[in-house]
Amino acid sequence: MSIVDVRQLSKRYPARAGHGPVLALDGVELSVEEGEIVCIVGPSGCGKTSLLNILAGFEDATSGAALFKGAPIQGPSPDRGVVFQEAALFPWLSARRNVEFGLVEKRMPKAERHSTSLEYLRLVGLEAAADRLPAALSGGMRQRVALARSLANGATVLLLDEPFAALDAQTKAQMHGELLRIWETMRTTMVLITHSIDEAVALADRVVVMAPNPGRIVTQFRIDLDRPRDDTSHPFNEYKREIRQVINDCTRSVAS
Ligand SMILES: Nc1ncnc2c1ncn2[C@@H]1O[C@H](COP(=O)(O)OP(=O)(O)OP(=O)(O)O)[C@@H](O)[C@H]1O
Repeated sequence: MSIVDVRQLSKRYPARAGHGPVLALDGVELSVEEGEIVCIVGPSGCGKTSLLNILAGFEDATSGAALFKGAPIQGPSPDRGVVFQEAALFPWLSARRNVEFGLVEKRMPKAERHSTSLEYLRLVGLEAAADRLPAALSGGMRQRVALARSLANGATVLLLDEPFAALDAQTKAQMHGELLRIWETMRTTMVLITHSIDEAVALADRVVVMAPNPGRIVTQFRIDLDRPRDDTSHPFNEYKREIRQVINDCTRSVAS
């Protein structure tokens, strides 16, 4: 069953100083199944962030529909947790209090809040760091706190905007393992934007390729590989090659 549905979605930004209007999304159609990991790739400016922002409820579409569980998305909701490239944590609050923040707003009783935040910090392997401030955590640990916070707040879909782009290669690989471990436990639906074809093939059930001018979906690849995936294997590299080819073709046609 699909949990996110995008129907004939378009987004037009009005002209700004020195720029004409931009058709950032044009007739985008996408359904995401419950429990599916969908990675969105494509060259800069193809509308990836615009699409994610509409799913997050941060921006409105110009036309078409974005549905969550069949209902129009009308603003942000804890059901749809968003994780950015830099974990947007409150620097003055400990990891645990960051995770608890939304639970305080929901008026969850203190003892339950405490056990819920620890449960999710345990899920991301950070129980021992619960009392540390964000400044005392590594970039990867901060991203894990951000994931724990979204999940503790009841996210049934995670919208991840280049969540690992700022991390070094080794931490990034660790985070891929971590994300898949969380997914195996929770089966949370994920829509993840990335510039990395490697990352997309490592994580996704389905890779959606977008192209710019106007922003649109050009093709999709179902990644039919068991997990954990071996990034040195022939089929893994075949997927990478095919996806890169599509992206190169659209970049060339835009340039010409
Ligand atoms: N607020 C805005 N006002 C005007 N134009 C915008 C705005 N936000 C995005 N755009 C334009 O819309 C198009 C799509 O942008 P978007 O950020 O969604 O693409 P992207 O694929 O996420 O790019 P990148 O990979 O560089 O982050 C681009 O041409 C961009 O300049």
